[in-house]
Amino acid sequence: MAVYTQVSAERIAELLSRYDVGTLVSAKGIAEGVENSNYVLETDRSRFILTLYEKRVDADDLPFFLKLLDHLAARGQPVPPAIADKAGRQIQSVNGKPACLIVFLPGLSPGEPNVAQSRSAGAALGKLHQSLIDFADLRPNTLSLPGWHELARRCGDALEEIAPDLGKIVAEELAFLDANWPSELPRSAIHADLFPDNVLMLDDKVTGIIDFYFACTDIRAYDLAVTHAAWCFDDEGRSFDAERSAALIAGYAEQLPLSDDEREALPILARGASLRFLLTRAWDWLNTPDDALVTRKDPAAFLRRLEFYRAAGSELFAR
Ligand SMILES: Nc1ncnc2c1ncn2[C@@H]1O[C@H](COP(=O)(O)OP(=O)(O)O)[C@@H](O)[C@H]1O
Ligand SMILES: N[C@@H](CCOP(=O)(O)O)C(=O)O
Repeated sequence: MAVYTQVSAERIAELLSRYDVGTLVSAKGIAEGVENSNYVLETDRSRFILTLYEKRVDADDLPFFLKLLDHLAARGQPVPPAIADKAGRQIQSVNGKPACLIVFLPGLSPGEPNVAQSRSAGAALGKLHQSLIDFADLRPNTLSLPGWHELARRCGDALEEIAPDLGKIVAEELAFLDANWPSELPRSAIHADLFPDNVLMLDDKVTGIIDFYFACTDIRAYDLAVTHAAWCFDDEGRSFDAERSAALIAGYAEQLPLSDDEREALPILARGASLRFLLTRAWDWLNTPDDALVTRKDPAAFLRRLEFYRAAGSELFAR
C-alpha cells in the first residue's frame, strides 16, 4: 500500500477550508501507487485526490509537473490538474510534505489490457504528445542513459542477487545503447511512465491519465517505447501480445504520425525502456526493506522484455 504519511480528518478539513470545494464528508487512504501518499476525499460538492509528495518527488520539480497538467487540461486532455486555493496557491504543506488537492477522474486501470484498450492507450499518448508540441518548459530526464549508468554502478555486484550474470547483461546493454541511442528524433515533454496503472478507463475509453511525476523532456518515440513495453506483455514479461502491439502503435500513429526515423529507432528505444525499468526495479528490489509497506516490483519482468526486444530486432515495428 502507499500511505506513508497519515493525515488526520481534522487536518484535511482545515486544509479544505482554504479552498472553495465544499466541506469534508469522508477521507480514505488509497492503497495503490508506490511513490506518494494519496487520499480520496469526498466533500458535499465533489470528490478529490489529496497527494502528499514523499521523498522521490523533488519539490523543486512540482511547478513543472503542475504547469504541464494545466497545459494539458486546457487542451481538453483527460489529466487531473491541481486545484488552486482561494489565494491562488496549488502547492500546500501538509504534515511537513508538499501536497496538492487534485481533480478526481473516473475510471479503472486495466489489469491485463485487451487489444481495444491498447489501441486507446496508444491514441491517448499520441494526443498527449500532440498537445505538448507547444509546451516550452524543460525538465531533463534524470532516468536516461547517464542515469542508467549511475543506477547500474550503484547496484553493483548485488545485481547478481536478482539474476545470474545480470551485471554483465546490463553492462553489455549499456554499451550497446551508448553506441546506438538516437540523437536527432523529435523531443518534447513526455509522460515517461505510462503503465496501465497510470491510465483510467471506462470500457475501452481513456478517462484519465495520471501520475506525471516522471514527466520530463525527452525523445517522443521513447515515451511510445515505454508504453509498448508496459502494455504489450503479460505482467511477468513472459509472453508478448502482437495484436496489442499493433493496436497500440496504430492508435498512436493515427493521432501523431511516426516518421520513418522514429519507427526505425523503436527497437532500440524499447531496449532502453526495458533497461530503465529493469534498473529502477532492481534498485528498489535491493533497497526496500522486507517489512516495508510497499510491494516491490519484479525486475526480472523487464529483463525478460529486454531479452525479447533484443531477439526481435527491427522486424517488430515494421509496417
Ligand atoms: N486524479 C485521480 N483521479 C482518480 N484516481 C486517482 C487520481 N490520482 C490517483 N488516483 C488513484 O490513486 C492511485 C495511486 O496514484 P499514483 O499517482 O499512481 O500514485 P503513486 O505516484 O504513488 O504511484 C491510482 O492507482 C488511482 O487509483
Ligand atoms: N511504473 C513503474 C513504477 C512506478 O510506479 P507508479 O505507481 O508511480 O507508476 C514500474 O512498473 O516499475
